[in-house]
Amino acid sequence: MYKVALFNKIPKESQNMLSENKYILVNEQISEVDGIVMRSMDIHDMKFSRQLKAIARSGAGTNNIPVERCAEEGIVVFNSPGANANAVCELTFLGLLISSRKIVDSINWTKNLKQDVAVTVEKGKSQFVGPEIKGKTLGVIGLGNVGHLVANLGVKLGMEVIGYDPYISVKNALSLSWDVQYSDSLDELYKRADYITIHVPLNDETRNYIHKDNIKLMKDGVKLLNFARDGLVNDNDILEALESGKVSYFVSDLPNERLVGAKNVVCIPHLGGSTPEAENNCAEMAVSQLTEYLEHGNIRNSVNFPECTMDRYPNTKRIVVLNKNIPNMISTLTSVLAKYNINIIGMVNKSQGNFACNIIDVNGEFTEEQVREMEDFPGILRVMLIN
Ligand SMILES: NC(=O)c1ccc[n+]([C@@H]2O[C@H](COP(=O)([O-])OP(=O)(O)OC[C@H]3O[C@@H](n4cnc5c(N)ncnc54)[C@H](O)[C@@H]3O)[C@@H](O)[C@H]2O)c1
Ligand SMILES: O=C(O)CC[C@@H](O)C(=O)O
Repeated sequence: MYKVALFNKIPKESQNMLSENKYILVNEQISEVDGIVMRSMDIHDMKFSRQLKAIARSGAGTNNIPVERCAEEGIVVFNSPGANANAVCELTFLGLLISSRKIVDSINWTKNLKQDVAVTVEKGKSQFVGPEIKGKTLGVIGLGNVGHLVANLGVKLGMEVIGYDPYISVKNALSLSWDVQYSDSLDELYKRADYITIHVPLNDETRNYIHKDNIKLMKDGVKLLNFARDGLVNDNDILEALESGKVSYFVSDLPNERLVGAKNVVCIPHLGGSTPEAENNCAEMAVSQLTEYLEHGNIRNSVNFPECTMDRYPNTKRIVVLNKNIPNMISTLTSVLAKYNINIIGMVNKSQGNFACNIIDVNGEFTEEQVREMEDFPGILRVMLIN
């Protein structure tokens, strides 16, 4: 039996994928669990037990998880790339229209009308006039699963779209409309865009991505959207730019104390991925990746270990080894197997950055004691035996 902890709200349909005869589900418990399925809860300060083998993030961003520490502890972290991208794309366009047509202010104004509503509406509506988005220029920073959909939809809605992403994947580049102007100059994007939307992960490279120096380059009255992460846009600098009118509107799906209630800021309570479709897609993907790893050792969509899968050879035991990407690891593994006269039937080794994974199908009696012996070698992070 595997014990899996659920953090945050995970849809029942996905919980049901964890069959009762193989899985025990517990809520927000960290001790002695084999896996965790979670969403946005911050677990940086948590201590993990040696039993924890994998964390599956139902969603895209993993900045709430200590991904590097997990790798060092032999814990595979998965995410659900693309599974909520359409939901975020749709809400981003709502944000775009909100920023253009003063929708939120106008709704709030209308809510307070008590009498002569039709007359007052016609008299007062001119204060909420705002431009159409057709024909305007949209700058999209980050052309990943969300960003490339946003760029393509902008084109469909008649916008000129400039996209910037120095690390764009081949898959997303191929899915990008020919009409999206791909730029390798952020400055050009800042100078030309009437609307700028950011869709990059939060990490040490991207923190404070938008700050006073690049805001200076933007058009006067530019509208800015953040449906990615708090921390990408420098709070002080954006609030100053809103005050001066340099930025006319800021729509954020990631509110914080500084932004809530600030002038010309519209905050949405992190609803980008909050549709039943996206929640189900993400949780289904997270759960199936977790079970595939715990039961078969296959790694798909991990953010700290390489993609590593192998079809199971019949009548074998499977050994899964996570190790540092350093010399002599394979010879170490095979020497332990040779010592116990274990025959390798199939093997795959993949590395990425500082970490690597091996899947080895063997015949012969490989035991938990021998697993521990393998695990004791420097550089070996975890060994899992799957019968
Ligand atoms: N509001 C929400 O509910 C919600 C939902 C999904 C994702 N997100 C956030 O949005 C981010 C993007 O989501 P996604 O699904 O498109 O992720 P993704 O990983 O598919 O795409 C991220 C893109 O950013 C690019 N990138 C990385 N560093 C960059 C840089 N310095 N400059 C420009 N581009 C850079 C990458 O090459 C990649 O193409 C996630 O990391 C997550 O934090 C928020
Ligand atoms: O879990 C959520 O509700 C939001 C997820 C979203 O921020 C993501 O990074 O995919």
